[in-house]
Amino acid sequence: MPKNSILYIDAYDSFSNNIIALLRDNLPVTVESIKIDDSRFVLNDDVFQKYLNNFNAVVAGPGPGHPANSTDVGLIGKLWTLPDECTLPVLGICLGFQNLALAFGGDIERLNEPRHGLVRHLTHCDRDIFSGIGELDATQYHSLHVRLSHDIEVDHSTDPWTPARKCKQLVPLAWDLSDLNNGPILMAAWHCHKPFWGVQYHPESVCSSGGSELIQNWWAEASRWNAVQGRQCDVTPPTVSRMIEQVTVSVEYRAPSPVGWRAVPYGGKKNVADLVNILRVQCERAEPILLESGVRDFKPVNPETGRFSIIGLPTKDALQLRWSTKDRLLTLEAEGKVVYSKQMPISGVYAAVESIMTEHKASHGPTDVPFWGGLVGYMSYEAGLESIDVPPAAVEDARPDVWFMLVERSVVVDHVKHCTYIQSLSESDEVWLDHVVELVQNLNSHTSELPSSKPDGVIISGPNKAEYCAKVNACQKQLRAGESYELCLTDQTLIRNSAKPWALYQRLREANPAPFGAYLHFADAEKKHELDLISSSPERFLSWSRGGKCQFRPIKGTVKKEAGMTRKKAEEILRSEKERAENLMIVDLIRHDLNGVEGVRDVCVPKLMQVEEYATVYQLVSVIEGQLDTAASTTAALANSLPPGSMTGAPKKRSCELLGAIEAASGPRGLYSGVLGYFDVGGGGDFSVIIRSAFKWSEDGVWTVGAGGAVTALSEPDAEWEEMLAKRQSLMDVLLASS
Ligand SMILES: C=C(O[C@@H]1C=C(C(=O)O)C=C[C@H]1O)C(=O)O
Ligand SMILES: NC(=O)CC[C@H](N)C(=O)O
Repeated sequence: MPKNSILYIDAYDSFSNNIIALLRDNLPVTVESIKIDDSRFVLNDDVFQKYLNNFNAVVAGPGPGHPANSTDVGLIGKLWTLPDECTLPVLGICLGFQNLALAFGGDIERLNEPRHGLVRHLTHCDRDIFSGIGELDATQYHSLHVRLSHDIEVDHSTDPWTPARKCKQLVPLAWDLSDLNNGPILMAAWHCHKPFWGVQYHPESVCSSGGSELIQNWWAEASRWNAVQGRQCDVTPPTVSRMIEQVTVSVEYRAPSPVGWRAVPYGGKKNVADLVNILRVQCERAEPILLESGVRDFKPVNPETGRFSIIGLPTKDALQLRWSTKDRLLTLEAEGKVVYSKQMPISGVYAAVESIMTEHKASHGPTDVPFWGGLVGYMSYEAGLESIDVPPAAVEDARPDVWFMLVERSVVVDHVKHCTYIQSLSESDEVWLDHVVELVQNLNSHTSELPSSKPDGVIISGPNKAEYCAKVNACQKQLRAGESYELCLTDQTLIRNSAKPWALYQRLREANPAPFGAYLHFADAEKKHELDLISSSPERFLSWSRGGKCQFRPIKGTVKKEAGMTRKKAEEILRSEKERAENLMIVDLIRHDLNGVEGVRDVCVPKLMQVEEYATVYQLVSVIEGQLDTAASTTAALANSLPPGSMTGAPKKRSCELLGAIEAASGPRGLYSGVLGYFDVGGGGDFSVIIRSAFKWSEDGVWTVGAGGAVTALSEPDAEWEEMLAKRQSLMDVLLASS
């Protein structure tokens, strides 16, 4: 157990946990993290100063906003003027660095062009915290910068490493001299009398080099200063508590049971939609749930994420779990009756899911198959907002923001090994299993005919170009002010179409086969809420194996397939700085989300920015993985990372607040931007991001199609508008189709 301890002060950034991981991985320390507005300290300097005595050093983190704004920096602002006996070594990163410079005479100015997710080669002094670092690539996430009125900022003639006349105490340590538009940008400095260092760039980013060396150099400098001062820390502080509260939900206990299953070959030209049609009668008046891996020419469109199609066959009596942001009521329904109902925060929902999954834990299912049975359903964007403490848009109805159904009987198709698995969690379900084996065996090859859909789709409302472009501009205004690094702007189109949802889904799967196709119809026992959803999402949000290996696959970067667009051209566009910057920000954000899960190990990025091809678009995809140990930590991984970073932008909390205001007129995003998938009774799970989808509440009878894209400082409003249209196209084709 290391005796050394570092305090990390978090300015609500979406990269903080990456910095904490960098510290833990490189130094013999424990790290305690507090927020800039920690209520124990904001109004109580004495208590804060005493608390600081617990630590060898402090890292003042990055964040949204302006370093001169006390609500943006909070406790960080107190570090520079502590009485001598309380002063301790500090490393300021980005916002923390800007606040340090401001405190000692530097000016803060806006960059001519914000630098978000851009990687630059820096010029450094090769001493102090940069000693021995060599070539240095640095990821930048900033709109503002420090100006010392240093001569180098005017012409390049003077020595860049001596302090400017105006700020004699701040010694430059690194510069970005690569930017013609912005001129030289100060990238690091230290205070020549106090133990304060700062860097403008993000050493913890996956694309920065030299992060470990920088942190080790800083620690050596900080330790030397502490030794010279004879400064000693008081005690080892307590570790941070877990995010999920323990909420006990009493559900009947059942011993773990073996899964009953059969395997039948799935050869020829069989079609999953036909399989659903013949299995529909097995659901006793409920609808089958389909999580489909799309195929083209009988091959999965993406075998990495889309190998299996899952048909859940719930009965109308199946256990349901619902929760709404409106009344915060967690409701469990079983056998058509409400068996539990209590108001609780979203953390209670995760606890209830954990408890249901523990109760239904099963074993001995087919090892290849990721789903043996379990909870299938969704969590809305607004349910995600609850976990980051952002108020959701006001709504009239308490519609379920979380809705899961327990699936005890299922049929799963393996599109790679051409095998169908028929599975049941109920004991002695042999007769049913054998019956379904027979049905599947008799399934004819490719008999499916697309049901005709009436040409009655009508757009009721939707975005218009001028307004959408104005919203892009509103986003960019915030980006230039340093309030956000990237904002995923979205809008909604409402369409009336009275065709059967299943018929519409069948068209969608033909038009846009996707690794996360989905069709579901959920209804509560009283039919107060009834929901249809059709999805052709290309994007995995989060999956975890039964062994606890988890994977995020954010998509960021989109090129529309149009006349003349080839994969090669798309790759060129997606290699551009703008597209890579968009993707990099989300990769770092997801690393942060995952690094924040207690007990996670080996967080890594095995794939960075690869191009994937879909029916209407090319996409840039990255993969972030890590190892989790217990069932509780897999649920925590989900709890920690909603709403999906690819649908918010970074930093997540501030970005969601800003988007809430910019998108206010469209109301809640609802299921769009949420996640859909399952918790498997064997211990695994898989959730997609709900995009390229449409959903409909029966009360309204109107389909909602959300679409949008990431806005950065480099975006052009017209191109953003076109991108949004491209993303909703496949749904528009289906919902407005005339046959
Ligand atoms: C916002 C959407 O998509 C998201 C935004 C993307 C982008 O900005 O390139 C790509 C995939 C999704 O994460 C959408 O499909 O509506
Ligand atoms: N990453 C950061 O800390 C950003 C700091 C500040 N908000 C800026 O945009 O310059």
